Amino acid sequence: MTTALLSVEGLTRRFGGLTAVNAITLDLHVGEVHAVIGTNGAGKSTLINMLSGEIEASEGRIALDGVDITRRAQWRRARAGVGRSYQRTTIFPEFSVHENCRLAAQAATARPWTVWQSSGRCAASNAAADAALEAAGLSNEALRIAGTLSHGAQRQLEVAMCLATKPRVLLLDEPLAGMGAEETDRMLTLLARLKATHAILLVEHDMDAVFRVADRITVMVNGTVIASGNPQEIRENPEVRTAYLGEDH
Ligand SMILES: Nc1ncnc2c1ncn2[C@@H]1O[C@H](COP(=O)(O)OP(=O)(O)OP(=O)(O)O)[C@@H](O)[C@H]1O
Repeated sequence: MTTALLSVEGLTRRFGGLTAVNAITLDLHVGEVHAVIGTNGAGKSTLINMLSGEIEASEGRIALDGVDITRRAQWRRARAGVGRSYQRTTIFPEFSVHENCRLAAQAATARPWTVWQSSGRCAASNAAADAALEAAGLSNEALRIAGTLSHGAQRQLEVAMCLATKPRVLLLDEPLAGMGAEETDRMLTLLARLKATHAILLVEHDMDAVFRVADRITVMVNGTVIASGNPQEIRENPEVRTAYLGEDH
C-alpha cells in the first residue's frame, strides 16, 4: 500500500447542536477512487467542504503529504494541490470551453492577472487549459461556447476546470448527477484514467457507478462512518445492507 496523499483523522463538524460529520478517519491514495456514500444529509458535502477548506473543522486533522493543512485557507490548499468540483455546474456558460479552463487555471496561480498583459495571452494558463481539456477528453470542444454543451459534457468541463488548477487530490461532489448511461460511462472512464495520477474522493448517489469505479468505499450514516472497505466487502456488509442499501438482513 502506498503512503496516503491526503489523510483525515477524527474530522468533526458541528452546526450548533447537530454533529454533521462525526470523527471521520479516512485516507486518499494516488491510484485509488475512494467513494463516500450515504443517504441524504449523511454529511458527505460537509466532509468535502472541510477537506477543500470551504468550512472549518470543529475537530480533527487533515494532512496533505504528511503536512497538517487543517487550518489552511481554501486558496492555499488549492495551490498545494487540493482541487474540487461542485454538485451544481459552476461554468461560465457564455464563455468558450477553453476560456473556462483558462480562467480556472489563472485563478489558481499566484498572480492571476497582471495589469500590463492581456490575461488571454498568459501562456502558462493557456497551456494548463490545453492539458486539462486533453486529460478530460474535451480538446475537440475547446472553442465551443460552454453553455451549448450537453449536461454530461458540462460536468466533464467542470472536471477539466478542476484539472486546470493542477491538483493532486480531486474532490468530486456528485459528478454523475443528471447524466444518462452513455455520459456516465464516459465520466467513469475518465475517472479510471485520472486515478493513475491523482487521489480521488468521489461523493456519488449512483450506486451502480460507485461499485463499478471505486477501489474503496466509505459508508456514512448520520455523520458517522459505519463501514469502509473494497466494493465486495461493502456489498456483503450486513450493517450496510440494513442501514443503507435498504435490505433486512
Ligand atoms: N451550513 C449549515 N448549517 C447548518 N446545518 C447544516 C449546514 N450544512 C449542512 N448542514 C446539515 O448537516 C447535515 C449534513 O449535510 P450534508 O449536506 O453534508 O449531507 P450530504 O450527505 O451531503 O447530503 P446530500 O446527499 O443530500 O447532498 C444535514 O443535516 C444538513 O442539514
